[in-house]
Amino acid sequence: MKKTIAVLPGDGIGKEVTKGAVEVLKAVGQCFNHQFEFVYGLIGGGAIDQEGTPLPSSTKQMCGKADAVLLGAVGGPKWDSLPPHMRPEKGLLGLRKELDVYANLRPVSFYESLVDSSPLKREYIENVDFIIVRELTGGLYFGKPSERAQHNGEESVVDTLFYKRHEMKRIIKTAFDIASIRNKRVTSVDKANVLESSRMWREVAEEIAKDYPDVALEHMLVDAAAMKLIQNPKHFDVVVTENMFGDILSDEASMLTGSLGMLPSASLSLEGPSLYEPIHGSAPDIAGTDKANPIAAILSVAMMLRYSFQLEEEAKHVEQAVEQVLSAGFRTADLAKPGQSYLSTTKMIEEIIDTIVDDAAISNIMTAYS
Ligand SMILES: NC(=O)C1=CN([C@@H]2O[C@H](COP(=O)(O)OP(=O)(O)OC[C@H]3O[C@@H](n4cnc5c(N)ncnc54)[C@H](O)[C@@H]3O)[C@@H](O)[C@H]2O)C=CC1
Ligand SMILES: CC(C)CC(=O)C(=O)O
Ligand SMILES: [Mg+2]
Repeated sequence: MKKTIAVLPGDGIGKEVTKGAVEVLKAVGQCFNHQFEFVYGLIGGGAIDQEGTPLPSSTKQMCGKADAVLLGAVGGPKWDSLPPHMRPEKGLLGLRKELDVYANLRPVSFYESLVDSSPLKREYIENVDFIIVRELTGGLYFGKPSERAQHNGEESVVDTLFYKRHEMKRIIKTAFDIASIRNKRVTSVDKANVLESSRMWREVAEEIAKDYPDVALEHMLVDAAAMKLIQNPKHFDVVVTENMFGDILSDEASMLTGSLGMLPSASLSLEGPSLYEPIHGSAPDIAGTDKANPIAAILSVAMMLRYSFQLEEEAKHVEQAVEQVLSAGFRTADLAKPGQSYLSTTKMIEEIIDTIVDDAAISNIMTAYS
């Protein structure tokens, strides 16, 4: 199989973890005889520095033509005081819109070997397994107006939460489709006691639910959902929600696994290339120290193999290699307990790749003799 992957490392630790994710894809390509070709582009702060814009048109074109897009993260203090349209984050939001990747899937899984890395007790997190389906191309992050103005002589500001009905329908339908092949429960998270947009969201969810008689739908207010994620995370199977609510809840949920550096994501569109990225940001506090956890980026590559290339066996291979390395006791700094030794980003990437290569060799031998 031959595939072209557009790689946008971005800023800060985005560069460090993306390097690992690309190396993993190269190893998978070699072990399983696939041709992955990589083309590189600028986005975010680096693009502002070199091209004067956070999303150069060359990047958009390159991504549009690729079979899948891999992104690290954007942003950093260097660009924080730029005007809104010039911020690195605008580049990422613009790319998501350009590719129309409305369905952001953020799976939250339990790792037995990381039980001590989570701030929560074992009985709360054991066997947690749910997925957040976050609307990614509408809502509060895209509504207009979004600006400051003078109102009766006083500085004022507005952000707009805007959705068309079809945008709600398609993301909620995606959640139901996913629930149909999981545990058949959808939790739709909103703020319907206050927001009109949430009341429409509920209406749409009820409508879609009629087409899925074997999937149970519940509604939950976002503040209660934030609490329930800690009190009883096992309650959840598929969580579907608006862009900003999903952004916030998924960072919270990452702590159930032990670290923000553990959660991957896939952003899918109805057609065209999908976008794969860890859920974390550019982590300026640790950028350049070789301390970042590359696992979220590497697991994002597993999602790419599964969803964009239909390479389920290869995807599982990568996921199993991550589990094996963690079970063997290897940790990055974010996962280590106080006083426990840990690996650098570079060494963690090496461990995972060695495991992928060794496991593939064993499975090839077994196939040859079976
Ligand atoms: N998808 C993206 O490109 C995102 C970009 N950002 C941007 O990133 C910049 C920093 O934002 P923050 O609020 O600090 O969020 P962040 O996600 O970059 O970091 C939050 C905390 O988690 C830690 N962390 C994050 N990823 C980690 C990893 N892989 N391994 C170990 N520790 C990790 C960081 O060191 C930091 O202490 C901002 O400019 C923000 O806009 C934030 C979130 C997502
Ligand atoms: C630019 C931000 C919306 C990125 C972010 O925090 C995310 O997608 O999780
Ligand atoms: Mg976020």
